[in-house]
This record gives sequence, structure tokens and C-alpha cells, in this order.
Amino acid sequence: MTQSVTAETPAATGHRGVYRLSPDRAPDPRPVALRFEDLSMTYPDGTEALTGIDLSIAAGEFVSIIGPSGCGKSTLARIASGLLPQTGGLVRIDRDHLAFTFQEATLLPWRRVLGNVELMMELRGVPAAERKRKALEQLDLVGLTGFEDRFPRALSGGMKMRASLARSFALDPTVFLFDEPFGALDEINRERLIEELSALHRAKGFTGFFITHSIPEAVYLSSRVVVMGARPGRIAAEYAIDLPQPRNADLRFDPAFTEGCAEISHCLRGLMQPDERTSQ
Ligand SMILES: Nc1ncnc2c1ncn2[C@@H]1O[C@H](COP(=O)(O)OP(=O)(O)OP(=O)(O)O)[C@@H](O)[C@H]1O
Repeated sequence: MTQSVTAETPAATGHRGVYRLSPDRAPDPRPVALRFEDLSMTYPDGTEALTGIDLSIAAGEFVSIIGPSGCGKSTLARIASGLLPQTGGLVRIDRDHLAFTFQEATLLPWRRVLGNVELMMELRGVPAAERKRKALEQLDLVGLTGFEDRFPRALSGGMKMRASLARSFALDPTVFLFDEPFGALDEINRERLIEELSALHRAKGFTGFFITHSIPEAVYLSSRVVVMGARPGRIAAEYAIDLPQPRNADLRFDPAFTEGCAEISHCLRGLMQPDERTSQ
């Protein structure tokens, strides 16, 4: 069982749990991997999706973004990925070592699993022998060894997402953007993939930027959870997730985990005023 915020927690380890961060706190001294500076986005039809987003993510951090539907989470991820140009402010990110996974696994149906995982390396000109070795290594990491020769249609939703993750990890990304990658999966598959992603983050040390609707998913994976308010999206609150690492399935039963989820849920509900709900 993991430690919780109780009297059992030895004083020497300090108070562990989920706590709200002050907007005036000192800047993180670690190198920055992703930064939004006074970022705003207004779509051509006049929809103001984001306003005044200031957010800095340090190298190796795993940060989740949570917020009401339509608050601009996907817009933020698409701007970070470079797929969508912002209309105001700046985004700083190294896109040479960037990977992203969105809700759909987007595998090529005419390529076998191995061919799909090799695809991005092929596009970057990685020699055949090296790409095969690397693809097999990534497939092993995501638990798909033995499925290399299958076509995507013969995979479950969870397996397709695993293959998609393997394809991205093959590029050794330093920054990985996720936009609700497990949203279409059933609960058990989802929990398993979250546990595996958390272990992969620890093993590989990339910087994670994770969009989700699920508070437990965000708390499980993250070192920090950012709560966005309804449109035009802005940052409403940030929480440090100071829970033990490595994380495992037991964490979900830890009082510090459930209390942290409840607090973030409370914050989110407070942001969803009736007029905001009807305007979404
Ligand atoms: N291409 C577009 N043109 C105009 N408005 C858009 C466009 N794409 C998104 N929007 C609007 O911008 C706002 C933010 O959308 P976005 O998809 O980023 O929100 P979200 O927080 O990811 O939503 P959800 O949680 O439901 O996926 C919404 O009001 C949406 O309708």
C-alpha cells in the first residue's frame, strides 16, 4: 500500500498528497520543455477558444489538462503540436523531438502492426534493419510482442492504441502530447494503459502533456494537474500531485489519491456555472 496523507506518514517525508499551487510561486528552476506565453486563439468564425494562457512545463514533468467540454483543451494541444497556428502569444517547444497521440489510433489499415510502427521512422529515413529492431523493441514495451504480423482490423481498441504509442515511442520523443488517447476504451483497458504509460514515463523520462476528461486518470499520471475554465479557455487552478512513485494500481485506493481527486472535482464543478453549461 502506498503512503497517504495520514498520521502514518513519517514527518521526515513531509506532507504528501494533492495540493493547490499558488499562481505567485517561484518559477521552476528546471529547463523548460514546453511553454505557452500569453497564448490566445480565436477561430476564423470568431469563436474565442483560448485567452491569456501562461503555462510552463519543465523537462521530464507530466502535466495533465482538465476542464469542461469546449474550454479549448484540444485547441491547446493542436497549437503545441504545430498543427494549428495560434492567433496571439507564443508557444515554445522543440518540435524535432515531439510525438503526439490523439483519440484515434490512426493506423494504416493496409499495413501490418510492424509496418505501422516502422512508418514514422521510414519517413525519417531510418535504415530498414534499425527500424525493425527498434519497432520490435517498442512493441515489446507496449505488450504487443506476437502481434507484429496482424493487420489493425484484427486488433482490439486497446491494442490499436498500444500500437499507436509504440509508433510514437520509436522516435524517442522528448515531448509527448496526448489528447484523450484512452477516451474510447473500456474502463479496465483504460486503467491498464494508464498504469503502463506511467511506467513508460518513468523509464523514458519524456515530458508529458496529457489532455483528459478523467480526474483519476490525470491524478494517477501526473506531477501536476492544470484545471481550465470554460470558454474562452483560461487556466483556473493548478495542483501539485505529490504522490509516491512508482505508481501502481493500489494508488487508486489511497486516501491521498481519492481526496485529491475530490478536491479537483470540486474545483471543476465550481467553474461550471449554469450559464457556462448552457453556452457549451
Ligand atoms: N475549427 C474550429 N472553428 C471554430 N470553432 C472551433 C473550431 N474548433 C474548435 N472550435 C471551438 O473552440 C472551442 C474549444 O474547442 P476544443 O475542441 O479545443 O475544446 P475541448 O476543451 O477540447 O472540448 P472537448 O473536451 O469537448 O473535447 C469550442 O467552443 C469549439 O466549438
